[in-house]
Parts: sequence; structure tokens; C-alpha cells
Amino acid sequence: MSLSWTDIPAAPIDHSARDEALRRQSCLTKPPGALGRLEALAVRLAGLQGRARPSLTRVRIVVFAADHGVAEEGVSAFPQAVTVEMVRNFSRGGAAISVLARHLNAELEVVDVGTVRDPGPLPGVVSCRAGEGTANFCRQPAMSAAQLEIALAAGRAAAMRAQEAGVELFVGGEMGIANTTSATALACALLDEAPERMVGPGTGLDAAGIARKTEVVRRALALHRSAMVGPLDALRCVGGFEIAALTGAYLACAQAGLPVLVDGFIATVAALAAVRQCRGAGEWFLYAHASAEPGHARLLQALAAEPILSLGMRLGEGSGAAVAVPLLRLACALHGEMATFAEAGVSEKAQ
Ligand SMILES: Cc1cc2ncn([C@H]3O[C@H](COP(=O)(O)O)[C@@H](O)[C@H]3O)c2cc1C
Ligand SMILES: O=C(O)c1cccnc1
Repeated sequence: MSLSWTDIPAAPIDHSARDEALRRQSCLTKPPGALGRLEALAVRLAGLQGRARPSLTRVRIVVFAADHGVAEEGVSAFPQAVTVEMVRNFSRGGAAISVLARHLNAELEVVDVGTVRDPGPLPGVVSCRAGEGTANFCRQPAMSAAQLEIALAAGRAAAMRAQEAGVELFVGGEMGIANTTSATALACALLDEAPERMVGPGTGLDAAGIARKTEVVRRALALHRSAMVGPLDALRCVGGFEIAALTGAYLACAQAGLPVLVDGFIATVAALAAVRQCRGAGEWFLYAHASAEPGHARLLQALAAEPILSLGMRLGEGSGAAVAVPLLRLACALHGEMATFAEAGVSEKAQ
């Protein structure tokens, strides 16, 4: 399936800004290449932002929250109630991502895409509910086509709000108990990969829990195999509202030309769905970190993505991406503020 807007192509990259940034890099007072990947990141951002000296002053983090019917299969180490409880925690400023956003001076928005119990109006929380959690995808499709459309549109709306507000980098996060099961099933479907090669502990399952989760993913893939024709069909069959919202947000960012910093395992599955839906979208995505969730390495490999950090993080919420923001900011500062050889009167490399 596809919706009218999901087929819009990605915005083109500004090659002249990128080339100008590349020329500037070669004039800065350092041996060529001495700042390693920080150089390439600044040049890449120049091409995405369409200016030779990119900046990341305005960063927005949007956490999409939703519940999962598959939680009833006992696939998470935590109870389903945690999803809504964490939405309240985000709103009050006590979650990991709340702390990170504050310290980064980044804007934090939470979008409820469909938790089991509507938490009602909360400061900083936007309500865009596609339902009261997805259905258990071991038994039936996780969502209807109409629900998928609402969830994708919730993500798109968040991306457009960010774009209209003049945000320079979009970070998507997620919260949803059992969503590593959904993300794993989606990854297996998109990569045609065996569940046992992708399943991991999520919030902390033991070996018996991982075996149960593997079986759940296997059953889901067997049930939906023939219906999962394209990436949006796979999202509808085994995805989650918050994962679909992330895919919608990433697609809309790529279409609007807003650079994206992708978080961990779950966010990367959503990014893969976006890339499968729209080939050029991947140009707009930077990958922040290598999650400790074992399937993430396979996903990054499929996307030919080189994550910036590897800290053994496995939280989600956009936290791994948030932690990478200071490095990107420093890459931009070095690129934009260092003196050139000519400005500083420093001798260039001997021929
Ligand atoms: C307190 C708490 C805060 C979290 N913040 C993110 N997650 C992460 O863990 C969940 C996925 O793991 P699983 O599939 O094993 O349930 C998601 O909500 C994810 O964002 C959290 C999980 C918990 C328990
Ligand atoms: O890497 C992630 O996104 C992740 C891993 C475990 C639990 N929640 C999120």
C-alpha cells in the first residue's frame, strides 16, 4: 500500500554547498583529514543544510509513544503500564531523554500515538491517537490501514512542525513496552532474516524470555508473510503506532529536506522502512549510535550506515541520538570557526 504523500521523492542534496564545505576543510589549519570523521560529518551536514558552514543550534527531539498488543505474549521484562507512566515522566522532565534535552538546550515534544489508556492533556504531550494500542500481531494484523495512515500522519505532522519552526536537526525517539518485538518482526520481514539472528533481550529478558520472543516473531512472520508485500504493509501487519509515526516523520523530513539523526534499534527499523518506501530518503539520515540490542548491527549493515558512537546504550527514547548531538555540534563549530592557513599565516603542507 501507499498514501499520496508517502510516494513523494526525497529533497535533493545541495552538492554545491557540500563541495564548498569540502574545499573549506582543505584550507583549515590542520593536516588534511586530522579531525577524522568529524570532517566528513560537517561536510555531509553542509550538503543537507545547503550552506557551507552548517549549524545545529536548533535541535528538536520528538518521542512517539504507543502500546503493543503483543505485550500479552510476555515478550518484555516490564509491564505494559510503563508506557503511559513514562509519558507522564517525559512530561514532568524526569526521563533520560528529558535530562538530555535540557542539557542540550533541545526542544522536546512527546506524541501519544496510541497508549492503552489515554493519559489526558499533559504539558509537552501532543495527542495523535490511532487507537488504544495495536492488536496482538501473533493473531491478526497489528493495525488497520486507517490506523496506519493516522500513525504515519502523526509522524509527518511532527516533522512539519519542526521544519516550520526552523529546526536544523530532527531526532526521533520512541516509547512503547514490547516494541523491540515489533521492531524485530519488522526487521526480519524487511531483511528476510531469521528471527533467531535478530531477537535480543530488549529491556532485559533472560534466555527463556528470548526463546519465547523468538517464537512469537516466528509465528507472526508465518501468519503475515503473504500480506507483507511492501514496507508499509509490513508496518501495518507487525509494526507499532510509534514505529509507523517514526517512519512517517523520517519520510517527511527527507521530503522537506530536514536532516535526521537516527537513534537505536527501533528507530533504525523505522528508518529502514522509510528507505524502502523512498530510496533517496536515506541521504537525509545520520546514524547516531550502535545499540547493544544485537539485531542493530545487521540493520546498520543493511543500510551501509556507520554509527557515530558505540557506548553500549540500549534505552531508546532518542537517547543515543541525543548523546551524539554535542559531537555533531563540535564538528560544525570546528568546520565553521577554525582559521584557514591564509587567515592565520600558517604554512601549508610541503608539496
Ligand atoms: C522504565 C523504562 C523506560 C524506557 N525508556 C525506553 N524504553 C525502551 O524499552 C522498551 C522496549 O523494550 P521491550 O521490547 O523489552 O519492552 C521501549 O519502550 C523502549 O523505548 C524503556 C523501558 C523501560 C522499562
Ligand atoms: O536500541 C534501541 O532502540 C532499544 C533497545 C532496547 C530497548 N529499547 C530500545
